[in-house]
Amino acid sequence: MRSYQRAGRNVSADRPESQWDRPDKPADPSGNGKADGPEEVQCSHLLVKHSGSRRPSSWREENITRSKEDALELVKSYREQIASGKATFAELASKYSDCSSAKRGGDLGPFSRGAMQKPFEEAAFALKVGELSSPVHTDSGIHIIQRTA
Ligand SMILES: N=C(N)NCCC[C@H](NC(=O)[C@@H]1CCC/C1=C\[C@H](COP(=O)(O)O)NC(=O)[C@@H](N)Cc1ccccc1)C(N)=O
Repeated sequence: MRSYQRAGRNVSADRPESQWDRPDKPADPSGNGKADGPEEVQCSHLLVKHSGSRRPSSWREENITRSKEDALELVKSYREQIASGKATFAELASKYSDCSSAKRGGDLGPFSRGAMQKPFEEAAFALKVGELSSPVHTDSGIHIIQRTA
């Protein structure tokens, strides 16, 4: 078996040395597997639509006329109930969310970047697992987002 010297070590020709490229960025401490965040997240959301929503209608209400200000007050009160433990996210989302995901306690399933409207995506990918967002405004209305995975 032919062997040869390489950097002072004996390396046999039929067992090539493993290649190792020196990393060009620090290891990712958050455990998301990538230094620039996760590829995919799973979230639940509670959406409160208003008269300015791109589709002011939902399974709950045929014609949504509440003002944006009223929608924000509702979202804040739901967030407070969840944060204080008075209600669970799924309980409130299934009762009050103006999105069809209400039927699944608000669960949207896993999604990667590019699927959701930008403000929603940015907020979702900034959350740690279990964290609750502040109110997020999109063309659909006002959301509270909880990252679940
Ligand atoms: N899993 C995906 N890729 N589904 C497509 C998402 C499209 C995306 N949607 C949004 O960004 C917002 C944030 C979350 C929900 C949502 C809006 C609306 C409600 O607003 P409206 O459109 O009446 O204005 N709900 C939806 O889309 C639902 N299919 C979400 C859903 C429901 C049940 C199961 C899975 C996902 C967009 N690019 O518009």
